[in-house]
Amino acid sequence: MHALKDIQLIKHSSYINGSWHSSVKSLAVTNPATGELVANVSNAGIAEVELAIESAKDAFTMWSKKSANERAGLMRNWFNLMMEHQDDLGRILTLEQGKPLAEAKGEIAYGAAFIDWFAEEGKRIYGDTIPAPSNDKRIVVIKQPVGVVAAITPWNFPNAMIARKAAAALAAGCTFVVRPATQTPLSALAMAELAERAGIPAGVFNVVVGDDARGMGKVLTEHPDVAKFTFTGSTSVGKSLISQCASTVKKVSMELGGNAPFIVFSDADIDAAVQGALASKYRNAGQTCVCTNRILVHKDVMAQFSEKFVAAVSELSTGNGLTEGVTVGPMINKQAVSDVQKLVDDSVEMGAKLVLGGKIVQEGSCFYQPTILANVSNDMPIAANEIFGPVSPLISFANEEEALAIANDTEYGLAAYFYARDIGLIWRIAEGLEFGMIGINEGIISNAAAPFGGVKQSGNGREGSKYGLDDYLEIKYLCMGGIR
Ligand SMILES: NC(=O)C1=CN([C@@H]2O[C@H](COP(=O)(O)OP(=O)(O)OC[C@H]3O[C@@H](n4cnc5c(N)ncnc54)[C@H](OP(=O)(O)O)[C@@H]3O)[C@@H](O)[C@H]2O)C=CC1
Ligand SMILES: O=C(O)[C@H](O)CS(=O)(=O)O
Repeated sequence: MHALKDIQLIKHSSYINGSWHSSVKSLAVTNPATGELVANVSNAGIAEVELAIESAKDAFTMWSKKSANERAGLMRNWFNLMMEHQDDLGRILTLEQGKPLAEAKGEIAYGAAFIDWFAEEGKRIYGDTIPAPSNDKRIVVIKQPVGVVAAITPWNFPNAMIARKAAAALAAGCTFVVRPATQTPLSALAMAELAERAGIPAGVFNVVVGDDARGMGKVLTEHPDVAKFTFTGSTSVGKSLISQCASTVKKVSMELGGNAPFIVFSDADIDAAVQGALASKYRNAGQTCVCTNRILVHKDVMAQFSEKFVAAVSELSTGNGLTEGVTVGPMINKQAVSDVQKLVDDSVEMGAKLVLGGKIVQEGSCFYQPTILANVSNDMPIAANEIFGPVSPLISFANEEEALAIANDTEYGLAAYFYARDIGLIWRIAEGLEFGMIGINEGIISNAAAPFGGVKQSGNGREGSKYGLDDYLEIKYLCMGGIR
């Protein structure tokens, strides 16, 4: 920790109503690269969640009555502080989550970009006037903030997944309570420290840290004072949270699992496709919901693509994310490593061919070798499941109909990618893929200006872009009568 310029960014307790709340119990935050203790943090629970919701409710009138300009000014302060402290925030993130420092700093900039984007977007929450059916009436439509927003976020992007939600919520005039993943609370608490320094008033942005995910989640999804619930995480957990929200008919948005196909057509730029697959697959050690999960290659270019892709993956350097030059960090924990190992072993059993890697780097660690499997079929576990690890399954196809059929043969529909140059093929495939986001000759597609989200069992709603505000607003229809 001594490497931090501003040690005050390391906070050890939940941030509720503008104060730091210590609890008797504590939870240990450990570094997945070394297993070493990073920090002990107060282990809050249901009582703190209820207090945070009450605080957010109390702050809502004040916050929602501020002008969009006033809210934007405070959010701008927050953005500036996040960028000013990008190095420290990146280092904290790498220590608790493991991704290489360069990626972690990139995540800080990515998260801050949402604060920057929505600070401005909040000024453009327009309504409508609608010609009335009779001349004694006037119809006006206004948009108003939904109220208190509750969020549960994952460990794989412990800064950006919070920023992507909180920025839209605050810009809309909502107040916000987030319960971050147990394994990565420090990034969320550092965001709260900077929100306080930015002048964001007490009760507007609250972070409650605790390992009772189920109990805390029950309050966040069922409390009558929470107007909207937003979640990023696995589809299985998302489903149970959606059902918990039903009891109070909350607005819900879900960013869930994925199984992204990466399709290389015979007319693709193979070198570009190799670089795109490398970036999309091995970012965050493959632990992102939009990571390439299956690589479909036209049979005529499979040999050429495989040779170049194996060479590129062989160049990846696995190690501690704080070490200069490391490009693939550890996985989040040992369970994640064994889950991936099982997918690899079971698929090899079914006929997949191990071309590169395929095992843990060092017994007892969280490091898994960048891996490539060939001769994979879509029914094998490595293709049918979301891998969430640094493994590339290669699947061959003969024509565009077969490519689409394989790509769409999944309950997920978050991101898909393909490389091709024929404009007719590009449009047919882009329109035929059943996914919410499509990278065309591009492997990295996430940014604050674009609507992030999926279809099928990858979730609902969109985050980022002008569309990202809608989930935090209610439409109100005003009908004015008696006007002659
Ligand atoms: N769509 C997306 O953007 C993302 C999707 N994912 C998906 O999540 C999976 C891996 O991430 P992982 O963190 O394990 O996902 P989980 O869904 O297990 O966890 C996500 C968050 O939900 C919390 N949580 C878990 N169970 C419950 C529950 N019953 N009630 C309330 N909260 C709960 C977790 O808390 P705790 O940490 O304490 O367990 C964590 O904060 C992958 O399948 C991946 O697809 C992950 C990240 C992003
Ligand atoms: O949760 C995730 O995996 C992120 O949403 C991926 S991204 O937004 O950083 O692409």
